[in-house]
Amino acid sequence: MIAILGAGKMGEALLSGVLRAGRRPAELAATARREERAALLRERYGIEITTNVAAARTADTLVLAVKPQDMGVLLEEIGPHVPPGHLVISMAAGITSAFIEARLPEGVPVVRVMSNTPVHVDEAMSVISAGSHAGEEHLKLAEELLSPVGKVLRIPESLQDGATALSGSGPAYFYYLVEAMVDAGILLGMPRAAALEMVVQSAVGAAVMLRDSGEHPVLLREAVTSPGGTTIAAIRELERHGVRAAVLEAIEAARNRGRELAGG
Ligand SMILES: NC(=O)C1=CN([C@@H]2O[C@H](COP(=O)(O)OP(=O)(O)OC[C@H]3O[C@@H](n4cnc5c(N)ncnc54)[C@H](OP(=O)(O)O)[C@@H]3O)[C@@H](O)[C@H]2O)C=CC1
Ligand SMILES: O=C(O)[C@@H]1CCC=N1
Repeated sequence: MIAILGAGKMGEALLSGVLRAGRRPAELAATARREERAALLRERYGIEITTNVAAARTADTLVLAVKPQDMGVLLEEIGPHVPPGHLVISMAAGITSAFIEARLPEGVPVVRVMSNTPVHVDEAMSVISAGSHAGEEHLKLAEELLSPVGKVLRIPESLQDGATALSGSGPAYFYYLVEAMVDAGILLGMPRAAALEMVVQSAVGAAVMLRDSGEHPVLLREAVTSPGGTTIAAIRELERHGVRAAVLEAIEAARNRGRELAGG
């Protein structure tokens, strides 16, 4: 059985993805902090909603999906009840496998995961790293769980905070850019709905080309940028405002914030 502890936004998205991929509701359980949340999950997915301790005792894969700030309390509650040999998968930003291992019985394997919200549409980017007691079989179990909802990549744990900043938060940067572009459409006098449709379809088209054409993003951008044309006029302004440097610094700041979260 797989139990998702703290089925909020990410936990629920994973839960629904795993069910879409064909697992039976009887193979899954989840926990929630509030009864109304528990009732909603029970009704929506027909799965068992249980307590953290009961889940820790019985599920052979435990997925920890609470906020980093709630991880210490959750681990204190479940730590003594996790049998050795059961797998613990953490989805939390910043929290290291060593932090988790120190709060579990000796030898419990831990896999650290950073996924992102496109789990909802089976287009997640999930990166996984083995803790010190996790081996190939545990990474394979994590891959089996996550591959139905998107891509999975193995990385050293030292890169997890960077991956959190890049792909964990990544969708937010694209949404932010879309918002800003829609505002530009408003500035140019477009109706909001039309601006949104133009920007979203441009984003989808660009994303599919990035994924499927095999071309480097620089070449794709150059193909749009005609000599003396419109695109280069926009690019000049983006460069003048230091947008590339802002992106570098923003993602570094997200990585640094992940490191801070590890400290509690
Ligand atoms: N949102 C995102 O884009 C991403 C998030 N993450 C990571 O995923 C994790 C979850 O984030 P997200 O889903 O956004 O957060 P949510 O707050 O939506 O989900 C966490 C859930 O855990 C519940 N909870 C907290 N403590 C307990 C407990 N002791 N027992 C049972 N349930 C508990 C919360 O209850 P309550 O509803 O009462 O608060 C909440 O429903 C975080 O660690 C985050 O770093 C990773 C990648 C992307
Ligand atoms: O903002 C956050 O902390 C979480 C982690 C990655 C995406 N959202």
